[in-house]
Amino acid sequence: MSHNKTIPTVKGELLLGNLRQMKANAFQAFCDWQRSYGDLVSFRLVTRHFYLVSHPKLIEQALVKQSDVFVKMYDPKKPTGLGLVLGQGLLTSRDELWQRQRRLMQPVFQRSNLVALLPQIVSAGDHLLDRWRGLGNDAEVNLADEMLRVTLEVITQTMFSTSVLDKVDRLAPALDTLLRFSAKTAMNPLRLPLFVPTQANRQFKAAKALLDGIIYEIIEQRRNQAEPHTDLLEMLLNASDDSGNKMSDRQIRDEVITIFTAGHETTANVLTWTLYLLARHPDVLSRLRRELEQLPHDRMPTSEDLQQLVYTRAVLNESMRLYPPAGILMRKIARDTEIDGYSLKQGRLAIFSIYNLHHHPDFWQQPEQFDPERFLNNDSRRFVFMPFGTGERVCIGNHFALLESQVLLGMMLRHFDVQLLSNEETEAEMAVTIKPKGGLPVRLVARG
Ligand code: HEM
Repeated sequence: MSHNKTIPTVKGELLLGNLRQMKANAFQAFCDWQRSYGDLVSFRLVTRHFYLVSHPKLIEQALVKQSDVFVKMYDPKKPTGLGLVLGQGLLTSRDELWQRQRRLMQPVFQRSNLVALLPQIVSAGDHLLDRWRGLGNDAEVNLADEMLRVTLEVITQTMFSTSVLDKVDRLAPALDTLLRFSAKTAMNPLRLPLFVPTQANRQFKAAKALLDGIIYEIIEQRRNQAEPHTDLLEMLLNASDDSGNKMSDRQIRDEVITIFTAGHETTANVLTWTLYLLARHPDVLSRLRRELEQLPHDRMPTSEDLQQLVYTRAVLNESMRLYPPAGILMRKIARDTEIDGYSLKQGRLAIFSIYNLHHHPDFWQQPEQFDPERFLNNDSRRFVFMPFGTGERVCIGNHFALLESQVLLGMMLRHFDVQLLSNEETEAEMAVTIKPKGGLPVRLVARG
């Protein structure tokens, strides 16, 4: 093995390093740096050093072959970023705790188990369609907001059934405040610690107290109820490990918030981008509608019905290739190591760009073109296409997301035409997820 390959460093300012470029537009910066410097580059935010990785071979070597070296960077004793909000849920925990939780929760998220939640998904879809009909003919809406609304209802209904909708109305805005704060502070080493009473810190603490209060109240209520429910909360409360141990209230709180957070904005973005792309590609839309017409009109779709939707999956995949909802993954390097002959230093953070990978000209023909056909052959796309991540930390909710996206897409396309209000190409923005900058204004036209 050679240790002498040099990793290019992105040019920056003497003190701040690349902080200003990142703050201006992190998403754009990552794309530009790959193009200008290559598939492995190093950059610096003040005193903190990072690597940006955009090549399948490097990703496999790091996230699959050295998952013990490239670890989640959340420290429960000094929580930062998402860890501040999610505590030690599945997304942010590590080592034995994560392993135990993953084993405990895996069965809940199996495709066969999730089918039980289909009625809740369809009911949220029905509410959306009723709302759209209520807006009158040719209503103009921001599609990104509409998709957030419906996926929030799906995760709420599938998590808690309908028993606590009044409480959940307060939960969503509090969670939003927390996530914005965590995204802003995650990579900024100049952030003041939480005990400093800045306005942002005070708002964060108030929102967290509100959110925790609501969740603990819901858990307590449910523990005291005798009648069974078909929802994720019930499944989490009943989940037990090999020795029969169940989760504590604290762990349930962390997992509930984690699933809420990981499970709705991501799916909302997939649906928004997919409808955007379909509006710009009428030929794809017609073919997709023909396939979706096969879904039963008079009963709940079954898992087998959904398995048949080969073209729908190709469309969703191509949409997630162009606009991967989670544009990057981040890991801390636990000890000095090497990938493909490059030496990487302990303590630095590695950013794996799913976005760069999905647009890499070495692996995709005409990468900027929307072409679902490319997903209809059986080519291997391991480590080149990974909207749900890879390795042991791969998304646990991938079946949930696909089930939900297929059902909601089918319902919306059957009853409405979604027309874009602007012919301009919509710009993507990286917040916590990759979303359309400034939302997506559309006209909703009911179909006869
Ligand atoms: C299209 C929608 C979705 C996308 C693109 C997506 C993407 C991802 C990605 C990339 C990861 C890996 C993060 C990492 O390695 O650091 C992840 C993890 C995770 N996702 Fe998703 N996700 C989606 C939907 C969902 C849904 C619907 C749920 C739950 C209902 C969910 C729950 C989770 C959880 C709990 C993890 C952490 C898994 C672990 O570390 O063991 N996700 N997701």
